[in-house]
Amino acid sequence: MKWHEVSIHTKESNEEMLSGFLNTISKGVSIEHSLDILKKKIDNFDDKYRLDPTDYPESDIRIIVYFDETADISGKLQEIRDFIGSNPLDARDDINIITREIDEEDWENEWKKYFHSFRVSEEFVIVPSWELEDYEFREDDKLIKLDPGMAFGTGDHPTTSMCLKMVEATVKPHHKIIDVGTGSGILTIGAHLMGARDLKATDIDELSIKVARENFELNACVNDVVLETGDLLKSESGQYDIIIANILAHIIDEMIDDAYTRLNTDGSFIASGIITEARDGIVDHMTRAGFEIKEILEDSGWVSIHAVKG
Ligand SMILES: C[S@@+](CC[C@H](N)C(=O)[O-])C[C@H]1O[C@@H](n2cnc3c(N)ncnc32)[C@H](O)[C@@H]1O
Repeated sequence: MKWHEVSIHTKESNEEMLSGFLNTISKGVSIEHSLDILKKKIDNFDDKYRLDPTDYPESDIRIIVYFDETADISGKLQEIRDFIGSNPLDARDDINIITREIDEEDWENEWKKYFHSFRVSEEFVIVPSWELEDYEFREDDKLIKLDPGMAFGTGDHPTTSMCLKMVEATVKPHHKIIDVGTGSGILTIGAHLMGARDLKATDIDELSIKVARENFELNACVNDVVLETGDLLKSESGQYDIIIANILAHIIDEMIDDAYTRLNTDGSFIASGIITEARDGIVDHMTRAGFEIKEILEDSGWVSIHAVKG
Protein backbone atom coordinates (compact mmCIF):
# COMPACT_ATOMS: atom_id res chain seq x y z
CA MET A 1 0.00 0.00 0.00
CA LYS A 2 1.32 3.40 -0.96
CA TRP A 3 0.37 6.81 0.44
CA HIS A 4 0.75 10.31 -0.93
CA GLU A 5 2.12 12.67 1.68
CA VAL A 6 1.49 16.37 1.10
CA SER A 7 3.43 18.68 3.37
CA ILE A 8 2.50 22.36 3.60
CA HIS A 9 4.86 24.80 5.31
CA THR A 10 3.08 27.95 6.43
CA LYS A 11 2.47 30.53 9.17
CA GLU A 12 0.98 29.36 12.45
CA SER A 13 -1.87 31.86 11.99
CA ASN A 14 -3.08 29.78 9.00
CA GLU A 15 -3.27 26.56 11.01
CA GLU A 16 -6.96 26.57 11.85
CA MET A 17 -8.27 27.59 8.45
CA LEU A 18 -5.98 25.32 6.44
CA SER A 19 -6.21 22.24 8.64
CA GLY A 20 -10.01 22.62 8.84
CA PHE A 21 -10.17 22.51 5.06
CA LEU A 22 -7.60 19.71 4.69
CA ASN A 23 -9.53 17.57 7.13
CA THR A 24 -12.49 17.65 4.78
CA ILE A 25 -10.52 16.33 1.78
CA SER A 26 -7.99 13.89 3.28
CA LYS A 27 -7.55 10.74 5.35
CA GLY A 28 -5.76 12.56 8.13
CA VAL A 29 -3.98 15.75 9.06
CA SER A 30 -1.07 16.20 11.40
CA ILE A 31 0.57 19.44 12.44
CA GLU A 32 4.24 19.89 13.24
CA HIS A 33 5.08 23.11 15.06
CA SER A 34 8.53 24.61 15.20
CA LEU A 35 10.19 24.32 18.60
CA ASP A 36 9.69 28.05 19.25
CA ILE A 37 5.95 27.71 18.86
CA LEU A 38 5.90 24.56 20.97
CA LYS A 39 7.63 26.34 23.81
CA LYS A 40 4.95 29.04 23.76
CA LYS A 41 1.98 26.70 23.37
CA ILE A 42 1.78 24.61 26.48
CA ASP A 43 -1.52 23.14 25.40
CA ASN A 44 -0.13 21.09 22.57
CA PHE A 45 2.14 19.00 24.80
CA ASP A 46 0.30 15.98 23.53
CA ASP A 47 1.14 16.87 19.92
CA LYS A 48 4.74 17.51 20.88
CA TYR A 49 4.80 14.16 22.51
CA ARG A 50 3.86 12.38 19.34
CA LEU A 51 6.56 13.99 17.24
CA ASP A 52 10.05 12.79 16.47
CA PRO A 53 12.20 15.44 18.22
CA THR A 54 14.53 15.59 15.22
CA ASP A 55 11.69 16.38 12.90
CA TYR A 56 10.36 19.81 13.86
CA PRO A 57 10.17 22.47 11.16
CA GLU A 58 12.77 25.18 11.73
CA SER A 59 10.13 27.90 11.71
CA ASP A 60 6.34 28.27 11.62
CA ILE A 61 4.34 25.05 11.10
CA ARG A 62 4.17 22.10 8.75
CA ILE A 63 0.73 20.65 8.04
CA ILE A 64 0.95 17.12 6.71
CA VAL A 65 -1.94 15.35 4.97
CA TYR A 66 -2.14 11.84 3.64
CA PHE A 67 -4.07 10.46 0.69
CA ASP A 68 -4.19 6.77 -0.12
CA GLU A 69 -2.89 5.47 -3.44
CA THR A 70 -6.33 5.49 -5.04
CA ALA A 71 -6.75 9.26 -4.60
CA ASP A 72 -6.44 11.59 -7.58
CA ILE A 73 -3.43 13.42 -6.17
CA SER A 74 -3.20 16.08 -8.92
CA GLY A 75 -6.87 16.90 -8.35
CA LYS A 76 -6.29 17.12 -4.58
CA LEU A 77 -3.29 19.42 -5.06
CA GLN A 78 -5.39 21.66 -7.30
CA GLU A 79 -8.13 21.79 -4.64
CA ILE A 80 -5.52 22.81 -2.05
CA ARG A 81 -4.07 25.51 -4.32
CA ASP A 82 -7.58 26.79 -5.10
CA PHE A 83 -8.37 27.00 -1.39
CA ILE A 84 -5.15 28.87 -0.69
CA GLY A 85 -5.81 31.22 -3.61
CA SER A 86 -9.34 32.10 -2.55
CA ASN A 87 -9.02 32.48 1.22
CA PRO A 88 -7.52 35.24 3.39
CA LEU A 89 -4.41 33.34 4.50
CA ASP A 90 -1.31 35.08 5.88
CA ALA A 91 1.87 35.23 3.73
CA ARG A 92 0.05 33.30 1.01
CA ASP A 93 2.91 33.56 -1.47
CA ASP A 94 5.31 31.89 0.97
CA ILE A 95 3.19 28.78 1.46
CA ASN A 96 5.34 25.88 0.34
CA ILE A 97 3.79 22.58 -0.76
CA ILE A 98 5.87 19.41 -1.13
CA THR A 99 4.55 15.97 -2.07
CA ARG A 100 6.12 12.54 -1.85
CA GLU A 101 5.00 8.95 -2.12
CA ILE A 102 5.45 6.70 0.88
CA ASP A 103 5.45 2.94 0.91
CA GLU A 104 3.67 1.67 4.01
CA GLU A 105 6.34 -0.98 4.55
CA ASP A 106 9.12 1.59 4.28
CA TRP A 107 7.28 3.62 6.82
CA GLU A 108 7.27 0.77 9.31
CA ASN A 109 10.95 0.19 8.74
CA GLU A 110 11.71 3.90 9.13
CA TRP A 111 10.58 3.61 12.74
CA LYS A 112 12.94 0.74 13.27
CA LYS A 113 15.89 2.79 12.09
CA TYR A 114 15.38 5.37 14.83
CA PHE A 115 13.99 3.36 17.72
CA HIS A 116 16.43 1.14 19.57
CA SER A 117 16.67 -0.27 23.05
CA PHE A 118 17.70 2.27 25.63
CA ARG A 119 18.13 2.44 29.39
CA VAL A 120 15.79 4.96 31.04
CA SER A 121 16.77 4.43 34.65
CA GLU A 122 18.90 2.16 36.82
CA GLU A 123 16.77 -0.87 36.02
CA PHE A 124 14.21 0.04 33.35
CA VAL A 125 15.19 -0.58 29.75
CA ILE A 126 12.83 0.16 26.85
CA VAL A 127 13.09 -2.57 24.23
CA PRO A 128 11.29 -2.45 20.87
CA SER A 129 9.61 -5.74 20.06
CA TRP A 130 11.97 -6.50 17.14
CA GLU A 131 15.08 -6.20 19.33
CA LEU A 132 13.92 -8.51 22.11
CA GLU A 133 15.86 -11.50 20.79
CA ASP A 134 19.15 -9.65 20.41
CA TYR A 135 19.10 -7.43 23.46
CA GLU A 136 21.85 -8.36 25.92
CA PHE A 137 20.44 -7.33 29.24
CA ARG A 138 21.83 -7.41 32.75
CA GLU A 139 20.37 -9.81 35.25
CA ASP A 140 18.47 -7.10 37.14
CA ASP A 141 17.18 -5.23 34.06
CA LYS A 142 13.44 -4.67 33.89
CA LEU A 143 12.35 -4.68 30.25
CA ILE A 144 9.48 -2.48 29.08
CA LYS A 145 8.48 -3.91 25.71
CA LEU A 146 6.99 -1.34 23.36
CA ASP A 147 6.26 -0.99 19.72
CA PRO A 148 6.61 2.68 18.75
CA GLY A 149 4.50 2.14 15.65
CA MET A 150 1.60 2.21 18.09
CA ALA A 151 1.88 5.95 18.82
CA PHE A 152 3.26 7.87 21.77
CA GLY A 153 4.79 7.13 25.15
CA THR A 154 8.01 5.47 24.06
CA GLY A 155 9.99 6.67 27.07
CA ASP A 156 12.29 9.05 25.25
CA HIS A 157 10.40 12.14 26.40
CA PRO A 158 12.01 13.64 29.53
CA THR A 159 8.69 13.68 31.42
CA THR A 160 8.19 9.93 30.91
CA SER A 161 11.76 9.03 31.80
CA MET A 162 11.63 11.17 34.97
CA CYS A 163 8.34 9.48 35.95
CA LEU A 164 9.90 6.07 35.36
CA LYS A 165 12.82 6.99 37.64
CA MET A 166 10.31 8.00 40.34
CA VAL A 167 8.27 4.82 39.78
CA GLU A 168 11.44 2.75 40.17
CA ALA A 169 12.32 4.52 43.41
CA THR A 170 8.83 4.53 44.93
CA VAL A 171 6.68 1.55 43.90
CA LYS A 172 6.51 -1.49 46.20
CA PRO A 173 4.60 -4.71 45.45
CA HIS A 174 1.85 -3.97 48.02
CA HIS A 175 0.99 -0.57 46.56
CA LYS A 176 -2.37 0.22 44.99
CA ILE A 177 -1.70 2.54 42.06
CA ILE A 178 -3.59 4.63 39.51
CA ASP A 179 -1.89 5.98 36.37
CA VAL A 180 -3.98 8.91 35.09
CA GLY A 181 -3.38 9.68 31.39
CA THR A 182 -1.71 6.35 30.79
CA GLY A 183 -1.07 6.92 27.05
CA SER A 184 0.92 3.91 25.85
CA GLY A 185 0.64 2.42 29.36
CA ILE A 186 4.39 2.75 29.89
CA LEU A 187 4.25 3.97 33.52
CA THR A 188 1.80 1.24 34.53
CA ILE A 189 4.07 -1.35 32.92
CA GLY A 190 6.93 0.11 34.96
CA ALA A 191 4.88 -0.16 38.17
CA HIS A 192 4.00 -3.76 37.31
CA LEU A 193 7.68 -4.58 36.79
CA MET A 194 8.32 -3.22 40.30
CA GLY A 195 5.93 -5.89 41.57
CA ALA A 196 2.67 -3.93 41.95
CA ARG A 197 -0.41 -5.96 41.04
CA ASP A 198 -3.28 -3.69 42.11
CA LEU A 199 -3.18 -1.29 39.18
CA LYS A 200 -5.58 1.03 37.41
CA ALA A 201 -4.80 2.95 34.22
CA THR A 202 -7.09 5.59 32.73
CA ASP A 203 -7.07 7.97 29.82
CA ILE A 204 -9.53 10.43 28.35
CA ASP A 205 -8.58 9.27 24.85
CA GLU A 206 -10.02 6.03 23.41
CA LEU A 207 -7.01 5.46 21.14
CA SER A 208 -4.69 5.53 24.15
CA ILE A 209 -6.84 2.91 25.87
CA LYS A 210 -6.51 0.64 22.83
CA VAL A 211 -2.74 1.16 22.60
CA ALA A 212 -2.30 0.66 26.36
CA ARG A 213 -4.25 -2.63 26.21
CA GLU A 214 -1.96 -3.92 23.45
CA ASN A 215 1.11 -2.95 25.44
CA PHE A 216 -0.27 -4.53 28.63
CA GLU A 217 -0.73 -7.75 26.67
CA LEU A 218 2.81 -7.54 25.30
CA ASN A 219 4.13 -7.07 28.83
CA ALA A 220 1.94 -9.77 30.42
CA CYS A 221 0.32 -7.38 32.86
CA VAL A 222 -3.14 -7.09 31.31
CA ASN A 223 -4.74 -9.24 34.04
CA ASP A 224 -3.43 -7.02 36.82
CA VAL A 225 -4.64 -3.70 35.40
CA VAL A 226 -8.12 -2.19 35.37
CA LEU A 227 -8.09 -0.10 32.20
CA GLU A 228 -10.80 2.52 31.74
CA THR A 229 -11.52 5.79 30.02
CA GLY A 230 -11.76 8.57 32.55
CA ASP A 231 -11.29 12.27 33.13
CA LEU A 232 -8.62 12.82 35.78
CA LEU A 233 -9.82 11.58 39.19
CA LYS A 234 -13.33 12.96 38.77
CA SER A 235 -15.13 9.59 38.98
CA GLU A 236 -12.73 7.90 41.39
CA SER A 237 -14.04 6.74 44.73
CA GLY A 238 -11.22 4.38 45.80
CA GLN A 239 -8.10 5.11 47.85
CA TYR A 240 -4.59 4.70 46.43
CA ASP A 241 -1.01 4.51 47.65
CA ILE A 242 0.36 6.11 44.51
CA ILE A 243 -1.20 8.40 41.91
CA ILE A 244 0.84 9.01 38.76
CA ALA A 245 -0.06 11.65 36.18
CA ASN A 246 2.12 12.88 33.34
CA ILE A 247 -0.20 15.34 31.63
CA LEU A 248 0.10 19.16 31.56
CA ALA A 249 0.70 21.71 34.30
CA HIS A 250 -2.74 23.26 34.17
CA ILE A 251 -4.40 19.82 34.08
CA ILE A 252 -2.24 18.59 36.96
CA ASP A 253 -3.29 21.74 38.81
CA GLU A 254 -6.94 20.75 38.38
CA MET A 255 -6.40 17.38 40.03
CA ILE A 256 -4.21 18.30 43.04
CA ASP A 257 -7.05 18.48 45.59
CA ASP A 258 -8.65 15.26 44.32
CA ALA A 259 -5.24 13.55 44.42
CA TYR A 260 -4.87 14.54 48.08
CA THR A 261 -8.33 13.15 48.87
CA ARG A 262 -7.78 9.89 46.96
CA LEU A 263 -4.38 9.10 48.54
CA ASN A 264 -3.81 7.12 51.71
CA THR A 265 -1.67 8.82 54.38
CA ASP A 266 2.00 8.75 53.27
CA GLY A 267 0.79 8.11 49.71
CA SER A 268 2.71 9.53 46.74
CA PHE A 269 1.58 11.83 43.96
CA ILE A 270 4.01 11.61 41.03
CA ALA A 271 3.15 14.48 38.70
CA SER A 272 4.82 15.49 35.47
CA GLY A 273 4.23 17.23 32.14
CA ILE A 274 5.00 20.47 33.97
CA ILE A 275 7.13 23.10 32.24
CA THR A 276 9.76 24.83 34.40
CA GLU A 277 7.82 28.12 34.38
CA ALA A 278 4.80 26.40 35.96
CA ARG A 279 6.78 24.54 38.66
CA ASP A 280 6.43 27.07 41.52
CA GLY A 281 2.67 27.47 41.00
CA ILE A 282 2.16 23.70 41.15
CA VAL A 283 4.43 23.32 44.19
CA ASP A 284 2.49 26.12 45.98
CA HIS A 285 -0.84 24.50 45.24
CA MET A 286 0.41 21.08 46.36
CA THR A 287 1.74 22.55 49.61
CA ARG A 288 -1.52 24.38 50.29
CA ALA A 289 -3.43 21.14 49.70
CA GLY A 290 -1.35 19.45 52.44
CA PHE A 291 1.38 17.70 50.41
CA GLU A 292 5.05 17.65 51.33
CA ILE A 293 7.40 17.89 48.36
CA LYS A 294 9.75 14.91 48.45
CA GLU A 295 11.65 15.34 45.22
CA ILE A 296 11.71 17.51 42.10
CA LEU A 297 13.48 16.36 38.94
CA GLU A 298 14.14 18.67 36.00
CA ASP A 299 15.21 17.85 32.46
CA SER A 300 15.19 19.95 29.28
CA GLY A 301 12.64 22.47 30.55
CA TRP A 302 10.32 19.84 32.04
CA VAL A 303 9.67 19.13 35.71
CA SER A 304 8.48 16.07 37.63
CA ILE A 305 7.33 16.38 41.21
CA HIS A 306 7.03 13.65 43.82
CA ALA A 307 4.68 14.93 46.55
CA VAL A 308 3.70 12.95 49.64
CA LYS A 309 0.44 13.20 51.59
CA GLY A 310 1.44 14.15 55.15
C1 LIG B 1 1.82 13.07 27.67
S1 LIG B 1 0.79 11.71 27.61
C2 LIG B 1 1.51 10.68 28.88
C3 LIG B 1 1.56 9.24 28.50
C4 LIG B 1 2.27 8.33 29.51
N1 LIG B 1 1.61 8.34 30.78
C5 LIG B 1 3.72 8.72 29.67
O1 LIG B 1 4.09 9.18 30.74
O2 LIG B 1 4.48 8.56 28.71
C6 LIG B 1 -0.64 12.42 28.42
C7 LIG B 1 -1.85 11.54 28.37
O3 LIG B 1 -2.85 12.14 29.19
C8 LIG B 1 -4.10 11.96 28.56
N2 LIG B 1 -5.03 12.98 29.11
C9 LIG B 1 -5.12 14.29 28.77
N3 LIG B 1 -6.09 14.89 29.51
C10 LIG B 1 -6.61 13.94 30.33
C11 LIG B 1 -7.65 13.95 31.30
N4 LIG B 1 -8.34 15.06 31.59
N5 LIG B 1 -7.94 12.79 31.95
C12 LIG B 1 -7.25 11.64 31.66
N6 LIG B 1 -6.27 11.59 30.73
C13 LIG B 1 -5.94 12.72 30.07
C14 LIG B 1 -3.79 12.08 27.09
O4 LIG B 1 -4.79 11.46 26.32
C15 LIG B 1 -2.43 11.39 26.99
O5 LIG B 1 -2.57 10.02 26.70
